[in-house]
Amino acid sequence: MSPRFVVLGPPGAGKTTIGGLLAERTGLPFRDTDEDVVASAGKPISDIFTTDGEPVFRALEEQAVADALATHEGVLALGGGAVLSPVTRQRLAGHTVVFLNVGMAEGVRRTGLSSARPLLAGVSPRATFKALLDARLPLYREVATVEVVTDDLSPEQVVDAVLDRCG
Ligand SMILES: Nc1ncnc2c1ncn2[C@@H]1O[C@H](COP(=O)(O)OP(=O)(O)O)[C@@H](O)[C@H]1O
Ligand SMILES: O=C(O)C1=C[C@@H](OP(=O)(O)O)[C@@H](O)[C@H](O)C1
Ligand SMILES: [Mg+2]
Repeated sequence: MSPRFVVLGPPGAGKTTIGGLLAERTGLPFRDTDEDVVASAGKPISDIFTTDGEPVFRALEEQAVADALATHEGVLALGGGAVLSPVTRQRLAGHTVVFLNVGMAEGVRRTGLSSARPLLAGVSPRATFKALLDARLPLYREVATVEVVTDDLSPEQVVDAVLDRCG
């Protein structure tokens, strides 16, 4: 038992959006580990960061990813920082892992209107986004089996590209 597609990448890459569309197109169920974390903690992600701190969020996320990889058979979207966990990166080996990439300008544009991402809520979202990309790009690429650059693609075009590339 294993997800057909695991979708990862930076915030705003479209993991949640494309994951849902990909599930519709393929007739598979969709799951997003951010939602699993919210359900297990009983509060929004921004509250977990503020009240409990990022390490608590990361521990809940690591467990949510492990559970979903072991039990979910459809499309699985991860949170943007899930790959920071070495044990999660190990667990992703052998899966079909789709890395949705997005550059800083478009990533900031797509996430700019939301206050739901505590990591990008500070004074300089552009600098934060750049630092996040610099730190994480090698990690996304370490675990990905396919990379799709999404900056100039509509969500439907991203789904087409994923299905083309994953056969
Ligand atoms: N390819 C795309 N083109 C334009 N907007 C997009 C695209 N993919 C996602 N979006 C938009 O960007 C925002 C963030 O998308 P989301 O799926 O939540 O990203 P993630 O889960 O990777 O953080 C949403 O408003 C979504 O509609
Ligand atoms: O990049 C990150 O560290 C995070 C990304 C968010 O998910 P999305 O990538 O779906 O926005 C969410 O898991 C949390 O706010 C932390
Ligand atoms: Mg998401």
